[in-house]
Amino acid sequence: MDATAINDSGAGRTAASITLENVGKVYPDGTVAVGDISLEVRAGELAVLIGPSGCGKSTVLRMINRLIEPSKGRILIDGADVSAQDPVELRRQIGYVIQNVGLFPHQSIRTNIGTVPRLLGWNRKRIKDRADELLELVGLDPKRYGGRYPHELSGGQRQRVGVARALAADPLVLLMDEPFSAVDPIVRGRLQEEFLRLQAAVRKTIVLVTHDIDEAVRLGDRIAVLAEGGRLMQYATPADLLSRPASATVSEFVGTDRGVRRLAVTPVRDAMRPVGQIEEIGRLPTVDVSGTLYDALAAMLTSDSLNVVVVSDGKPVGAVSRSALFDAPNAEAAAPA
Ligand SMILES: Nc1ncnc2c1ncn2[C@@H]1O[C@H](COP(=O)(O)OP(=O)(O)OP(=O)(O)O)[C@@H](O)[C@H]1O
Repeated sequence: MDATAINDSGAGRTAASITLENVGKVYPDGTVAVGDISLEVRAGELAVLIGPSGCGKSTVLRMINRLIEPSKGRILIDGADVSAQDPVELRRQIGYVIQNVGLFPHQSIRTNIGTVPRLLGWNRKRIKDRADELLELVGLDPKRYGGRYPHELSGGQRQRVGVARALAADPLVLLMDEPFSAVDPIVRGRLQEEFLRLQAAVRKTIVLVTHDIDEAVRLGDRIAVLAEGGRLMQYATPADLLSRPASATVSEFVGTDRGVRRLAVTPVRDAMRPVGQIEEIGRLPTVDVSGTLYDALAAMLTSDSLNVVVVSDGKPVGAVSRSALFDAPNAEAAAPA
């Protein structure tokens, strides 16, 4: 096995695929934390691990960066088996964000962000420039916050610094263990929103652990639902998971209001019909073609309208009726997998 494969394949790339092949973990006391999981996270995708407490989510995450060694199976990053990599070297190439961030309390924000670049031997100017660039990227003014200490920041700001630190050496992979759960719901929503924008810009391969199905649906390109004993119940896109739960267990887990959640992940274009069939187009509310059925429903409800016009660059490209909103999920549910 080529122990430098991640380095080599990483040249000029921003993300790497992650493959789990029949991965399992039994702790020394006999606890089966992870049964037998196989799944692939494509380069640049965000996969969410979700499931009840103790179902093995963190164990899966920590096997990827070798904080925990699997009892069986293989984990590959861009095709290279992580067990052939030096663990310390490997972890420098994998960003890791945990719930309470774990910033070093006696180091400034800039120094915290520079942790891995320092280990990699970058010079001081390059580290400072990178830290400032990342602070900007996560929405914190470097002049104002760079010299502060962690206790001088709010919980949400510390969380942003945690993300900045994980991105500092431009890793191909980012592992996030309940990164937004330590902040209140309003801040969490804002952080999730910012994080989606950040991910659109950096396009890392991310594995994120959460308890929160709304967070999973909002952030995930794919969601892996785990059950006790680390069994993989389903691995699917949010839309598929909500419209075609693979079992009663998954269905129960994703919740009864999944119909509404499903609107939030279905593109408006899926329910669109030609605009010609609608009269008095100018008086109808509009929704951008990049929006979801949830956006369309919100526009209808606030203007008390049964139709909404879909626009692209301000020009009408189609229309959606209120009944079509609820037909679309059914139509997809009936479609072959
Ligand atoms: N070092 C250990 N020795 C024995 N059992 C362990 C060890 N670490 C974790 N476990 C057990 O393995 C199982 C999976 O733990 P893990 O932390 O991966 O779950 P989780 O899904 O991340 O849980 P939570 O959502 O509560 O954080 C649990 O039953 C846990 O008690």
